Parts: sequence; structure tokens; C-alpha cells
Amino acid sequence: MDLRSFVATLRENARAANERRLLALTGNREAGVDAAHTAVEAAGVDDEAVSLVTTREGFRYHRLHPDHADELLGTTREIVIFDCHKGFSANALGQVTGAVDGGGLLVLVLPPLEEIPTQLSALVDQVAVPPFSRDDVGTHFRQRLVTTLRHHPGVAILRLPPSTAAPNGEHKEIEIERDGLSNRSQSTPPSDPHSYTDTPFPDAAYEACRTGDQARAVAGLSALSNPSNAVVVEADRGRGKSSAAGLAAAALAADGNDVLVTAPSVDNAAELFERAAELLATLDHPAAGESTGDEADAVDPPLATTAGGRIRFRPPPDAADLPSDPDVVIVDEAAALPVRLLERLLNAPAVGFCTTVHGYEGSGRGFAVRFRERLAASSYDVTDIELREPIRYGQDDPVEAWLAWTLLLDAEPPADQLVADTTPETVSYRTLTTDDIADDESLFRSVVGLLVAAHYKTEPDDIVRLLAAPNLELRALLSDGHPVSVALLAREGGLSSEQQAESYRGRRVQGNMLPDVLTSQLRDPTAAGSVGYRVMRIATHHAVRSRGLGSALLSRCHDEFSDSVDWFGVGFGATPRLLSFWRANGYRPVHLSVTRNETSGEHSALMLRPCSTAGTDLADRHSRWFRDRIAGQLADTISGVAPDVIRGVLRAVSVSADDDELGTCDPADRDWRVLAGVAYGPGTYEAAPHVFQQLAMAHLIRPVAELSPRAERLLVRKVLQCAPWATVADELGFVSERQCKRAFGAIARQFCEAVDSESGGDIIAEERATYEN
Ligand SMILES: CC(=O)SCCNC(=O)CCNC(=O)[C@H](O)C(C)(C)COP(=O)(O)OP(=O)(O)OC[C@H]1O[C@@H](n2cnc3c(N)ncnc32)[C@H](O)[C@@H]1OP(=O)(O)O
Ligand SMILES: Nc1ncnc2c1ncn2[C@@H]1O[C@H](COP(=O)(O)OP(=O)(O)OP(=O)(O)O)[C@@H](O)[C@H]1O
Repeated sequence: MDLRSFVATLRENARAANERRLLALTGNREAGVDAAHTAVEAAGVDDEAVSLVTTREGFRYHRLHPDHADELLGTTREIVIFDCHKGFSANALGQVTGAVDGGGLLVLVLPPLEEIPTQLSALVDQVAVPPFSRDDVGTHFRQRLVTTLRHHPGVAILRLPPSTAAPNGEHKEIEIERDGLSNRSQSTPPSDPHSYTDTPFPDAAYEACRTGDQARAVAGLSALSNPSNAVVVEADRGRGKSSAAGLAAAALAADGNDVLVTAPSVDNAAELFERAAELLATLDHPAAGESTGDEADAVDPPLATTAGGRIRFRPPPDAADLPSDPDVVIVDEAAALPVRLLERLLNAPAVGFCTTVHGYEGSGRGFAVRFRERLAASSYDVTDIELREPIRYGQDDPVEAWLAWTLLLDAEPPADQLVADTTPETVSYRTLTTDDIADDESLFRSVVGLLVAAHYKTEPDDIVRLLAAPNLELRALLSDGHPVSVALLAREGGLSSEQQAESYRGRRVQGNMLPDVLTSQLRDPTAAGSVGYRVMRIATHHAVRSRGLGSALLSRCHDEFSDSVDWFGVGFGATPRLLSFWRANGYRPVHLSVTRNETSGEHSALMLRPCSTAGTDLADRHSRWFRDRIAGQLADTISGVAPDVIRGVLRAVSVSADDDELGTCDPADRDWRVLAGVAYGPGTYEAAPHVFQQLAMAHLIRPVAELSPRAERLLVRKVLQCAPWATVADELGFVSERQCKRAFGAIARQFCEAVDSESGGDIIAEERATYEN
């Protein structure tokens, strides 16, 4: 059979079942790209409905570089071609696949299958981090890709000759390794939608739905008609959640509401606006409003209704300011947005989020892991809706299942009841090599499931790292063979003097996060010479947290490696609980980033735990430098960091109990007098900020007096971060600024009482006596 006839048959087979088919064009790159063009023609698909993901330029189709494959998220294409020869990554593979429509084709341009384990150079570059070389990179992920292509239904594999075009313009015979055809007729049909007459939305909104599930989502979204409601619509890809949001937006606007829509890019919200425009037309509202003339309005003119409502789009950072006070905000592809931005949207009267459940290829899991907690703690009534029935393609679509298998998108941690009784005494410590996880799919799925459920940063590229990266070590605590706590350690440092010099000059050294920051940002020319393990991820099963398992796992890792490296380290989005976890395990802070992490919305803390003389030198000097600079930063670049994070960071400084210098301060005699004046006389904070500054730093590092958490927060916000009185009073719940100022009298008394006679106690006693007489 020639290529054209084969593709036509495959496309027909896909259309009959409303499913996608995967077409692997294997051979050299030129032949593959040529064949992909032929395939588009043979499939009878318009060029406009095709996206080509490749590092090359100059094609007639919509073309994206693989690094920007995320722009396809939430869009629908009839054919997506992914040229995997260059620029391949697991993240990009996940991102492109979800966009293919039912009846469409995912075309992968690949090397011959038997060569894949030694090719896909971008994947190798991604994990071959210094001082390791490309030869050290493992092949398990690439083998896995070959296996899933060879064995999964719905995958057609063609072997291409070096050139598919014969001189007469006809196409040479191709070799069909697998035809990927299925005899199944249409996948299980979806349920029919029905109207929800008990909601404020018109019947037309429900009649426009494709499935019963989608109508249920629209009904749930109708809660947004009332302020103080938040609605979260969760689904796997292609279940029609954006469309449901579009129908809801139209119904809300038809009722006079101002609906602000945001998404990572306006393209991600295309389906939402299309559905909204259709419903507004059905409801007899003009489709477009007046042009705002505002370039920030990516959809301009916005959709408007005769009732005075409208639907407009703003990019996330603008939308977070809630311009022109919308009545309702709807966020599409919420999982792909930074948590920090999502949080700011919680000031809207009513807010809806559409998010992808197993689509961690889109974003990591910041939404599920971090943001969900914040939403639950907010004052909104939260409605949750889950959509199961696929719309973009049939229920039994094989390409969705192929992707889930290849990238373990649906991996889950072990079931709660299997691990419920686990304690640190009942577990065994295991090294999990890349062979171990490659050979035991169930173990691999549990490990990935644990990491995905716990970590907002986990993404498909991590599957590649787990299976191929030469610098990683995976350790786990197993209970009856089930992983309950896992740690992924990345070997860093040990760089040559040339690499150290380069890093000092500011050039990033891939895969060496801690040495890199210590050298280039914190200006330590020799920091990258010593070797350490950075705990890249650690996660304990949610059902057995706070039982000491995470600490037990770390302790076993420390025991195993402390003779072979100089330090252990960690970098993470700082929260008070995590700071206390790392502190309890002997890590002390050496850096707190001045900017927030885009995904977690948190400031990153770097911490070190030395285990050799060189490591101790490194940790000691960085700890000292950190203490020297943080006071200045607190009043400036990190003046907005939450006081409990600052309390946690400063308390962790004193982790090495034998450092006598820590937490000491030596105010002058006059300063003790001024402090006593605030405590017992008419003195005020304003006369003594410098004394409070010294005492606050000393106390927060190693407690001097018995202060309540609120008093400590006051020290952080007012004394160290220099926030205005009104702000501090408001944040800390004082009824007035006056009461907030008075609290300093009590704090001063507690400090005075804690000071012994040698330090300044005698002076304080003398001063106190003057007021009491
Ligand atoms: C580089 C990084 O990986 S940093 C991110 C660390 N990982 C995560 O945040 C993933 C989600 N969290 C988890 O998986 C776990 O909570 C871990 C790994 C942080 C701790 O594992 P555990 O087995 O609970 O640790 P362990 O029982 O030894 O210590 C618990 C202490 O850790 C701290 N802690 C931090 N976060 C949490 C949390 N989410 N749940 C419970 N305890 C937490 C607390 O101080 C806790 O003490 P407490 O129970 O007295 O309040
Ligand atoms: N009610 C509807 N009417 C017409 N087409 C619809 C409807 N619902 C969904 N679709 C079509 O089904 C496909 C998937 O819908 P949609 O983009 O809303 O799903 P999604 O769950 O948001 O997908 P993704 O996770 O990829 O963003 C789109 O092509 C969309 O046009």
C-alpha cells in the first residue's frame, strides 16, 4: 500500500469511531517531515486545522517550537504533527497529544524504532548534567516509548524509505509495521443533556450541551450568579469544561453580569468564547459589544448583551487586578497558572476555575496541591464538579490511553488502606534503581503517584529523569512492598575549577541548583567544588504523614551517603511547616529568594546540612552571610514575606546548637535604659527601633523571652519589615493602631524580665526603680 491510501484508511477508521489514531512515521527526519505533509493531504484536512511542532521554521501550517507546545493546551486540532527528532521532551509530548480532535491524527515523526533508545538527542541533553556526560544517560524512557508504540491499540507504525517521493511524484511503497486500525465502531455513546429548571440559567444553555455531564457542569456553574460562590470544574482533557464555562459565561452575561475571563493565553480560551458567542446568538443578544480600544483586551470587542452584561478576556496578571470590578471571574486552564495569581483572584465576588485533573503535562499540580487548600480556607461556598464523559473524542479513545500509559498520567499512590498502619518501625529502606522501576510497572506507578499527588512541581519530564538521569538517586520506605515515603536525590557540585569559574562569572551550570546559587548569586567562588545531594523531591503518602516517616527516610539517606559527600541540601517554596520539617532534620537556611516562585507563589528557601569538614565550612560561612544580610533584606526586598515564614526561617538558623554566637546581642547601656523606659515608663517604640531590631533578630533566632506567636509576628512586621502601623494593626487583628503600639510595652517588659544582671539587668532594674518611686 502507498502512504496516501494508508493514511486515508486510517483517517476513515478514526472518524468512524470518533477516536484519534497515532501515526508514527519512522525513518530519517527529512523523509518523516515529507511524509507528514503527504499524510495531511491524504487525510483531507485543511492546512488551518493542522499544527506542526518542530524546531525548524518555514512551513505552511501553524508551527510551534517544542518549547512552546503548551500553547496547544485547550485547543482542538484535526492533525498535530510532532517532529521528535529534535527538541523532544515528555512535557511537549503530553501537551501536543491532548489537542487532537476525535477523528483526527497525532503524527509523530520519529527515528526508526530500533534506534530510538540511542537517539532523541534533546531528551539526552535535558538529563546529561555536569559533571555527567551524554553517555551516562539511561535508555529506559526511550525503550518505554518504543514499547508503548509497539503494543498499544490505535498506533500505526510506518517504516519510511530514505525518501518517500518517487521521481514521478508518486509515492514509494512504505512498510507498515502496525496498521493501528480498529474494528470497533463508535465508542460508547455519551449520555444526553437535560435542563436544570431549578437554576437561573435558561434552557438554551443546557440544550447547547453535548453530554449529560456537561449540562451538570453548567448547572453547577450557575452558582456564580450569586456572590460568595466559587465553582471548580475538574476533568481530564477534552471533557468540555471550557465549553461549559463558555455557556455559563453567556448565561451570566445575558442576565446582566460583567464576566471577566482569564487563561494562560487567549488561545486557551478560544472554545470558551466560541460557545459563549453561540449561546448569546441563540438568546438573541448581539454577539459583540463596543470596542474598548484598550490593547489589554485580547478579545476586543468583548461579547456584550442587551441586559448590560459582557464577557471580556484579560491575561492573568491584568485579570488579577480585577479591572473594572467584574461580577464574576472565570479562569480557564487554571492548573497552568501560578498559585500566586490564582490567590489574587479570590478577591472577586464570584469565581469559577476550570482545571485539568490528570493533565499534569500542562502545569504541574500547583492547583491541586497548593491552591486547593487556600480555596478551602477562603470565605467562598465552594462547589466541585467533575466531568468524566469525553467530548473531543470517543469514550474509549486509544491515544488518550496510550499517552496515560507512556507518561503515567493516571498514576496513583497506593490505596490508603494498604498503608494505613505503617509506622517508621514497620518499613524497609530500599534503593530503587532505574532498572527496578523500569521492570516493575506497579511499583513505578505508585512512586510516580506519590510524587504527583504531593508535589506541585512534578511533571512528565520527571518520568524521564527517574528512568534516565545519571545524577539521581531514588530511595523509598516500603510497607509490604508499597512505597509510603520517597526521596529523589540529585548529586550536585564537584565541578572542575573551570566550571566553578564560569559559574562565578554568572553562567548557569545545568542541574546544579544549589552550587549555582551559592556561587553566582551569593558570590562564593569555591562553593561548587564540594559535592552534595540536593533532596530534589520528598513525599510521604498523605494517609501516613506526621508519623516520622519523612524524617526516618531522610535519616537513612543521611546515613547512607554522609561518608561520600560534603553536604545535603534542599531548595523549596518556604512555608512555616516545611521550614520546621527541614529544621527538625538538621538543615539550616542559607538563602531566601527575594522573588516569589511563579508556580508555588512562595519564596524559595535554600538549606544545607553539612556532613564533612568541607561541608561544615561551606554551611557555616553561608549561614553567617545569611544572618548578616537578612536584616537589610527584611526592610526591603522581602518586606512582603509572610511573618510566619520569616519566623520559621530565622528559627531554623539556630539549628546547630553549638554556635554560641547565635541569638546573642549586646545593646549598649543607654539602649537598656531606653528599653526599660518603654517597658515601665513613658518611652515608646519610636524612640527605640534599633534596640528592638537587635532584640528581635536575636530572639527570633534563639528565643530570649517567652513571646506569643502574635508578639513575634509583630516584631517581624513592624520592627524588621518596617510595615506602617495601620497595616500591621489590621493584619494582626489589633482593634486600633494605639493598641498595636501598646503591645510593644508588653514585649519590652518580657525582654527586660528575661535579661540577666550581667547583660543589662542591673541597668534595667535601676531604670525601673526610677518609675516605681
Ligand atoms: C524539596 C522538597 O521536596 S520540599 C517539599 C516537601 N514535600 C512536600 O511538601 C510534599 C507534601 N508533604 C509531604 O509529603 C510530607 O508532609 C513531608 C515529606 C513534608 C513530611 O513527611 P512526614 O512523613 O509527614 O514527616 P515527619 O512525620 O517526619 O515530620 C512531620 C513534620 O513535618 C512538618 N510538615 C511539613 N509539611 C507537612 C505536611 N504537609 N503534613 C504534615 N507535616 C508536615 C511538620 O512540622 C510535621 O510535624 P508535626 O506533624 O508535628 O506538625
Ligand atoms: N457544548 C458543546 N458544543 C459544541 N462543541 C463542544 C461542546 N462542548 C465541547 N465541544 C467541543 O469539544 C472539544 C472539547 O471541548 P473543550 O475544549 O470545552 O474541553 P476541555 O475539557 O476544556 O478540553 P481541554 O482540557 O483540552 O481544554 C472542543 O473541540 C469543543 O469545541
